[in-house]
Amino acid sequence: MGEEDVGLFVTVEESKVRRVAYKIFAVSILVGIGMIWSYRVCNIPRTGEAGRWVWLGLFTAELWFGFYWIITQSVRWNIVHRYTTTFFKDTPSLSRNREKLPDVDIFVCTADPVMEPPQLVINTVLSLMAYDYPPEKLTVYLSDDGCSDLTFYALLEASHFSKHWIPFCNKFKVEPRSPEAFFTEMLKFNGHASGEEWFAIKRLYEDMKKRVMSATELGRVPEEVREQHKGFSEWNAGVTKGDHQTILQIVIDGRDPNAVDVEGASLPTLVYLAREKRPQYPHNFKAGAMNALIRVSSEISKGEIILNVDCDMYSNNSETLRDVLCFFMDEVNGPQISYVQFPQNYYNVTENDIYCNTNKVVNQLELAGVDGYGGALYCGTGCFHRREALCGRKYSSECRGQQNRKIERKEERSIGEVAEKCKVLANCTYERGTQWGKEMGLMYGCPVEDIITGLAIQCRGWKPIYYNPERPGFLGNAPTSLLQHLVQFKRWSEGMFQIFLSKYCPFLYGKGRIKLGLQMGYCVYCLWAANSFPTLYYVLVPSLCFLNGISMFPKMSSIWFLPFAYVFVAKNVYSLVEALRCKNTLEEWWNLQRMLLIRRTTSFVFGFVDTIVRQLGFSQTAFVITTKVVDDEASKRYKQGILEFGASSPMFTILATIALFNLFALVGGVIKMMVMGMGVLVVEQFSSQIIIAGLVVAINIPVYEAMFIRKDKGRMPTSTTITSLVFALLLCLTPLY
Ligand SMILES: O=c1ccn([C@@H]2O[C@H](COP(=O)(O)OP(=O)(O)O[C@H]3O[C@H](CO)[C@@H](O)[C@H](O)[C@H]3O)[C@@H](O)[C@H]2O)c(=O)[nH]1
Ligand SMILES: [Mn+2]
Repeated sequence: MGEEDVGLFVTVEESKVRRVAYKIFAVSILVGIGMIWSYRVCNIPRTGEAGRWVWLGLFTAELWFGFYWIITQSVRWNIVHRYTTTFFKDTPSLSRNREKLPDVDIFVCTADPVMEPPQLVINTVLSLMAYDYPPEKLTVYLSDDGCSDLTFYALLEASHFSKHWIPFCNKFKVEPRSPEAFFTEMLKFNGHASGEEWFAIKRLYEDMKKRVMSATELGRVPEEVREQHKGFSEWNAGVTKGDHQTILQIVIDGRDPNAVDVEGASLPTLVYLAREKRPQYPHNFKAGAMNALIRVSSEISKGEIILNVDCDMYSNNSETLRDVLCFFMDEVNGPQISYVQFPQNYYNVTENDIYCNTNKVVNQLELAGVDGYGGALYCGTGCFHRREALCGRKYSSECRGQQNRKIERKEERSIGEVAEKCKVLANCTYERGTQWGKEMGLMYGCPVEDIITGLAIQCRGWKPIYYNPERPGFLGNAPTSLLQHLVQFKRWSEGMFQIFLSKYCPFLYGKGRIKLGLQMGYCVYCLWAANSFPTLYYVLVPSLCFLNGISMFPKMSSIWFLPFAYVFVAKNVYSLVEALRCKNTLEEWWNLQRMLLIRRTTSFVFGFVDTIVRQLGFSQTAFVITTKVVDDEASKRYKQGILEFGASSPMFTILATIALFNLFALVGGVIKMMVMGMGVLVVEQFSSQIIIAGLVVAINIPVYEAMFIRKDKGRMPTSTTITSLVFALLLCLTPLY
């Protein structure tokens, strides 16, 4: 148990025995790494000897891996778990403290009606509107960077449907409160009594869905609908995604006595915002959208707590909001908490999670390990913020007294009037000459605006919390094709590496501001991209050497073989045990090893190179949105756990080349040995290289299938296969020095 934890939440550390055992184990690996390094130093081939440069390269890679391994230790030494009390859930204490409950603003971001279908967006919105929380204290904002009347239309539909949906949820204690998710789960389990009311609400939902979907398919809002709501007049000719005025519409004004649900209870306020965009002004992607929302909401509702979710992340637990208040309202530790981050979980992961979208070890252990050093990574979605921390305020003990104090609203004006006035806050000129994007709000110029903002907040003295409750608070949509997945990881690795190279490098910026363990914890992710080239080297060069008959590792009978074997086996066995402990299956672990290799040799390579290019000033930051739609066949393959290639991409060429080359090297090397009549002695000499090539081949079996066996649309494009074959053959001919 933690020391000073009396209050609304508790912090539980891992057992002492486990921690000590882990430290001993870690030290043993460190010794192994040290021995590997000394072997490399002591046995460098002399000038002129074959493989001297190759050897030095391998040594560099091993130096890097050793160093990176040390960095990753930080997230394993100090794992803590957080648990809340039921304070705000118990009905009596809740009703006693209702007055104290803060106003909460919820920000949902969407950016493209095609990649992020309005139907998906409104399900998220509905799940959030239906939080079990006093509606007069809740405001939901939808930021639409796509500036689409289709999304606006869908939101209007959702606002009508919410009048039925929210009372239904409250009456039957529905979970989850995204209607789509709820009805799908109901079908799966078929447990719920399907009463009359159930059918009625389902019919209403299906009708709405049909209308929204058909408008989306049509690509425009039906004329008769347009006439019914004056809001559509904003979308006159000339309005395009990248060039339009601010559109701000109060879809539901919670303070309006007429805005009630079918039972007569009041509704949460619902706001649509498409901030102004002009081609000559950079819009700063999601960070820009969030900052516009922060300003606009500060006029309209000024919630003290801000929840931020992506449009595909619905609330999976209606109690989450009251639950996290235990952190913010805790008398002792609460005032210093800037944000509470939930892990990213997904509703569409399949049985063996072929792309390893949910990394259970990261969610359950690593991020909890970061939390052990008094920090949490802000991941851009599923995160509750304290408004003032997000707005750039430094934490100081004086803050304490001023928090949790009701902010008076100017009640005499209606929200509609306020909204009209505050449109300027979302204009593109508003931020000129201000601290927005620097000291205030989310930071600009980084593809992982979330991580860098979180780091900056922490460096201002706040102590965020990582919270991973039993029932996931949010569920999102994970990429379902390999390319999407790799593009996403490219953006992340690039963004984080960029942080590392900037003045916000955790080791520099964090020095004296956050603990060393936390600086290292950030760097585990910031240095993802830096793993790319060492990994590429390791999966290519030893195999190439094998093909050329150059030995790069100690003989099996040599004493120096031991540290290599120990580090390799111990590290992998440990990661397997860890995965199993986090309820992964063996197959999931194997899939993860494949994805780690693929990410490192594709996404991270491009992330690395692009960061360097950007650093030299040749390019600008971009944000490639992950699409949330799949066609039926691809979705079937995804469900069957088949890797989806289909398109051609340089990433696939690299991946296929590595797979083919190792196969050639393995087969070629073995044949060469047989032809030359070399026996066991030589095998012993090359055992490590054979193992490396063999493992790369084994892990790439699905890639060979995609190239040579599969016939479906998701197979490797023939052109990619041919290019990769050529590259792999060329690699076989590469001379070594
Ligand atoms: O110009 C933009 C681009 C994106 N978005 C929104 O940003 C969110 C995340 O985009 P997505 O394409 O789903 O990217 P992911 O890789 O899934 O996003 C993860 O990584 C991002 C940082 O790279 C974070 O911002 C996200 O919160 C986090 O979920 C979505 O809701 C988008 O609508 C905008 O609002 N405006
Ligand atoms: Mn996403």
